[in-house]
Amino acid sequence: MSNVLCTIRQLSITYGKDATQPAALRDVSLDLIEGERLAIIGESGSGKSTLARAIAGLLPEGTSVRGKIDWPSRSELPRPGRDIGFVFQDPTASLNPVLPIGEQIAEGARRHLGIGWKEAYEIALDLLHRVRIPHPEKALKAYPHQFSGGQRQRIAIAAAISARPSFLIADEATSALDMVVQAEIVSLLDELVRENGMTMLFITHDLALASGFADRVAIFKGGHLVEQGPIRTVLAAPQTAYARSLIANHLDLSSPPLVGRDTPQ
Ligand SMILES: Nc1ncnc2c1ncn2[C@@H]1O[C@H](COP(=O)(O)OP(=O)(O)OP(=O)(O)O)[C@@H](O)[C@H]1O
Repeated sequence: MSNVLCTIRQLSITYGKDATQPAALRDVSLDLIEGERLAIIGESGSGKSTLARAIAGLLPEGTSVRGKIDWPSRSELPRPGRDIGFVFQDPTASLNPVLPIGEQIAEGARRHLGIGWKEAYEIALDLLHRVRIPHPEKALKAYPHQFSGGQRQRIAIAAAISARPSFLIADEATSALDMVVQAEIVSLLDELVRENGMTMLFITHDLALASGFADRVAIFKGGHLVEQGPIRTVLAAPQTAYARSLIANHLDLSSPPLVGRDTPQ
């Protein structure tokens, strides 16, 4: 687990051309390691989604970008949708309300894997099983509104990985869900990422949620990367006052993480 997937160096990002606009990210340097689960933690507006958009090449036109993002093991930039899958906070925004969910999941596989609809629907069916949607055969033909919020997020996850991306970005993917469903979705993501050997960027404001799941953590504040390291090291011995306060305020270290780890150290 030591190949570097992506190197980010001195990355500064300002939206729009207005030089007086505060930077959304300032001088961020960070490596993403192949196969790892990296949690990006920070309060609202700290630059987490901006980092994800920059990595995925999805910043809006006119954004000023300084610094470098390199993919050392790739000959071309990863393609969003094909090489990078996304799961967002609100599954209703990523699912089309008037298309059956089977078609929506199959479409990613068909378009990006160069296969026909029949094979793509087989992938969709398999994914509906894997994300544990009840009666998957029937569910293929159902519409998003026929599912619960947690189920819709499972369907959005299936759609995000149907083209078999090697890198998955989950941006506040569980924030809109209640705690029990949050833990289920995190556990599902954990399972899928392990099974598919994906690298994952897990963006959240919830350190407790990330603590049982991520390998490493990067903590952002006001566009700065204030601390990064293996999650256990950061939790046990935070180096900055900000990380210490986050841990003190948001994480009761005496309680077990929401998702169990199989390899206690
Ligand atoms: N498209 C945009 N145009 C202008 N400013 C933006 C845009 N997107 C984000 N910003 C600004 O950039 C800063 C960082 O925003 P960003 O969405 O990256 O933070 P975040 O940590 O992901 O926040 P949240 O947890 O609320 O999603 C904020 O000040 C935000 O207002």
